[in-house]
Amino acid sequence: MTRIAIVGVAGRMGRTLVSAVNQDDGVTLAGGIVEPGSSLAGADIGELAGTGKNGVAAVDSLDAIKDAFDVLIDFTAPKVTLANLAFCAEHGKAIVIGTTGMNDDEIEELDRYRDRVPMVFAPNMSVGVNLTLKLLETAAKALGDEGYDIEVIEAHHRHKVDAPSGTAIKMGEVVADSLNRTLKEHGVFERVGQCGPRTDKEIGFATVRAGDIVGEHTVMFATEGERIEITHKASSRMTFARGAVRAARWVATQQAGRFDMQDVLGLNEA
Ligand SMILES: NC(=O)C1=CN([C@@H]2O[C@H](COP(=O)(O)OP(=O)(O)OC[C@H]3O[C@@H](n4cnc5c(N)ncnc54)[C@H](OP(=O)(O)O)[C@@H]3O)[C@@H](O)[C@H]2O)C=CC1
Ligand SMILES: O=C(O)C1=N[C@H](C(=O)O)C[C@H](O)C1
Repeated sequence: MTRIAIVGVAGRMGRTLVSAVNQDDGVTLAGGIVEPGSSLAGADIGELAGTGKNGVAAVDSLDAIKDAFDVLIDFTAPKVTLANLAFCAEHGKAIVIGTTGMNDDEIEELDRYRDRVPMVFAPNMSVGVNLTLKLLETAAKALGDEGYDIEVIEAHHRHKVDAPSGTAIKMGEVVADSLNRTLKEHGVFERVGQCGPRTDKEIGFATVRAGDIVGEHTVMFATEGERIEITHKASSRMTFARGAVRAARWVATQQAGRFDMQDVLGLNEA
């Protein structure tokens, strides 16, 4: 039985993760961590998540539960995640990271732990998005050099703090890699004013933030006379949470290394 602790347990994903852990017979909920000094420390995490009292009290430091868990699931913010990764390296824990919005330096720092920590790091834990990444590879290889313009459009709830979403960037990277392009050279993240016509090879990004949208991503391949759109729409955070719990079970059996959801789902072998 894999013992899981959830950091950011009072957040949107944290609360959904409590439900997902409760519904999975292969894992047990060993702890939940809230921000240091939070008034929620001591609260029952089942009650916090709205799933009913479960007798596990939220703590405000990982140290307080360091012997109680095997895998940490972290959906928080870049700096918080990197501090937790250092903790996992020091204490021999595995980690599942869903946090998005890391800059290049932060990703480099995360990568330095690959030899010391078994980690799954993925901007989207849903099965559907990870299958979509495969479809995008096929579409990009078939269309990208045949005069089709490629645009990535994403929509999320009004509370989201990073843009474009981690998933949109990943989709752009998959398309770019398939066409021997890079987002550094070909990604266009803003168009405003007299910005001129699009260039052939650019990969454009557009962002919507509104209401309670859980997460929607479309990659458009458009040319004279036709347009193909590959779309994924999440209607519940449970799809991400179930994927994260599946990743936790999987990573608990791995040696140190940096893995993604394609590894967890066996899609890299396909
Ligand atoms: N990979 C995937 O499949 C998915 C990734 N995400 C990503 O997950 C992240 C979180 O999203 P979401 O749940 O919506 O955000 P929320 O803001 O709802 O949750 C983040 C939580 O982390 C808490 N937190 C902040 N600092 C600490 C700390 N030092 N220790 C413990 N807890 C802390 C926050 O507490 P407080 O509010 O008190 O600051 C908050 O409760 C984002 O980066 C998002 O993009 C989201 C969905 C799916
Ligand atoms: O913040 C969110 O909510 C989500 N973030 C992830 C991202 O940035 O791609 C995944 C999902 O779309 C929800």
